[in-house]
Amino acid sequence: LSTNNNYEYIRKIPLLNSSTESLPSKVCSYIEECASLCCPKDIYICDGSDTEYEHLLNFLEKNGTISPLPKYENCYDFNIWLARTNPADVARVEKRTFISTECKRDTIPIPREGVIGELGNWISPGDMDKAILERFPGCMKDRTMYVIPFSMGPVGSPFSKIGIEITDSAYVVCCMRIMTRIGKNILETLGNDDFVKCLHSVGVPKSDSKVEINSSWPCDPERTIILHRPDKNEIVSYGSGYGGNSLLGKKCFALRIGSTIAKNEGWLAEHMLILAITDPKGRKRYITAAFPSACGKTNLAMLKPTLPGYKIECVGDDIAWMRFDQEGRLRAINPENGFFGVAPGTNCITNPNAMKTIFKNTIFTNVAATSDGGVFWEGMEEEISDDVEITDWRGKKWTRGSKTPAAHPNSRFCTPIKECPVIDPGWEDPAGVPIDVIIFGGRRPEGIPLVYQARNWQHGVFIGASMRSEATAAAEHTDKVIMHDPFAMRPFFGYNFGHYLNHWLSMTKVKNAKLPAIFHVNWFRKNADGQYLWPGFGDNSRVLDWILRKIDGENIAVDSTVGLLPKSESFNLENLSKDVNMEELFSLPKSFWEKEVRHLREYFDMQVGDDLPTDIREELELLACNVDKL
Ligand SMILES: O=C(O)CSc1cccnc1C(=O)O
Ligand SMILES: [Mn+2]
Repeated sequence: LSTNNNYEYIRKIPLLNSSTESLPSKVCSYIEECASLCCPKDIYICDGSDTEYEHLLNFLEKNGTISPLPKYENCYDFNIWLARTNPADVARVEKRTFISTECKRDTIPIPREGVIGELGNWISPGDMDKAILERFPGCMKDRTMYVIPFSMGPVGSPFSKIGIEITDSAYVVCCMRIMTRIGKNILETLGNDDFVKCLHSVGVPKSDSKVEINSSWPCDPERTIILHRPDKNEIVSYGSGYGGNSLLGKKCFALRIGSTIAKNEGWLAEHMLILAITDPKGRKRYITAAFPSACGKTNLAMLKPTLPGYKIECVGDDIAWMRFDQEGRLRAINPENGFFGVAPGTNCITNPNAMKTIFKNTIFTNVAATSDGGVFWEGMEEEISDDVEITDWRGKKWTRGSKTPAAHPNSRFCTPIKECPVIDPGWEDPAGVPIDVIIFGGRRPEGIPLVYQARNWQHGVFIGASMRSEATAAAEHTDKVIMHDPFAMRPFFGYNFGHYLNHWLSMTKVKNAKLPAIFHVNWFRKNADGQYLWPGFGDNSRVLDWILRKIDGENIAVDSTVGLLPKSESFNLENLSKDVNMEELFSLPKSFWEKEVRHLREYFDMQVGDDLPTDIREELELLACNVDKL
């Protein structure tokens, strides 16, 4: 991107609501670079005001991108909207997501000869520039260029980082207002400091594009590309208007660029929920948990415990930025300001608090609509009357029992965190909240016990590195293959996974570090008949109860092949909603674990190779040795 500081483009193009004099010079230069490349008809600097939001929603409604949902009282006052995308633009596109570094190995470990790398995609700086110049010149012709100053994290917190997203999508502005902190005050906080540069365009399809054009959701799926340049703190995204591809504060900034900043500055940017749990004695602790996409982070973050005397409050459901403070306590913030949660499967049983959160100030995307002016998705069958008619996410009439889903499996609600009835009072504490426990988990139907604890930090890092889970709809996958998803970060690493592991291992060297205890959970184990062995949902509070009692020193665990397992009878199963075969739930079948060790050894050898830290190799060999003794 050229730097043209006499702002000839900004002077030529109407700056609708600002002036170059009122903007920090680095912001002006960035706008100039982007305007000279994209050639918009005008430029609008977002201020985050309610008036602005109303104008943008009005614009989106007029061009058919969103429609109101009158079933919910005062839908206009409460700003509840339904957006439908082009069916070709419905999820993150991992194959088109790249990290650019001079040296390829800074981005990804070199996979073994002939093996397709699964730990991210590298692109050379030259090819990144070429990809930009093939797509962006003039792409914003006849469109407004929106400039979104935003903060990831509470404005002014020492944890927080500022970005500027430039986009031609009013939908992105509306969602970024919900998901991040946006507005002119961010520019005052920024001053003349550096910021993360985020350029986005929904693109303009070529004349020979095969994709059906939908004027209310412009996109260019055939040429979509999401590019990151960590050494310049730059993100460039083209062709998709949806979710993690376009709301650049989320996955692109808070995880991919965020993880590289965190490595350089000595902290951790992770794909984790943050929750507060208060036990019956009134002691409050904070827990983070990394589960792969669509594996229940939002459900756990807002859990309604079935165990009496417990309370769970939400700090965040998807991203945690964590650093050790002067006293050696690991403190975390949720850098986001909203939830962008999976709608299907959310109902008053699975997540009652989510259902109390999402019907105010929310933009739903690709859920189904009902004839009484509401929304519907798979899992809501008991929550709508039988006589309402349903229109599916594509805008077609949908009949109950249809083979195709009414709502897209990756359909989302986008809602301000402040709407959550169980939001933790400390969720915006600029110093972050103190973390006592880190949990890794996944969707594993076989062989993995309900919960076990790592013997120490290094063993915990190995457990995180070994995470596998059934694939979900969050990114193009549909079959139930068990995928490796280390730290639930596989699609979001900003740099070489082997270096990431070393960075985690290096936390033991932090002065006075009070390292949190690390656990692994699996709510999804099934018996031979395919039934879930554990009721899950509110009863997962029993697992958290065991974890807290364990870190409080109760003698309720016994070492095992995989780590510290609960002693029998140490779980609180009082009034459990169903009979549970605890023996099967915690069994460690030798054949399964021999296979698991083989998968891990193959994965580490083929995908990580020489970049695998020795400590992790040693943990794998210790596990293999223990499995042999089963
Ligand atoms: O970004 C999308 O299109 C869906 S993916 C997503 C959205 C919110 C939170 N997490 C994820 C994810 O894939 O982890
Ligand atoms: Mn996520």
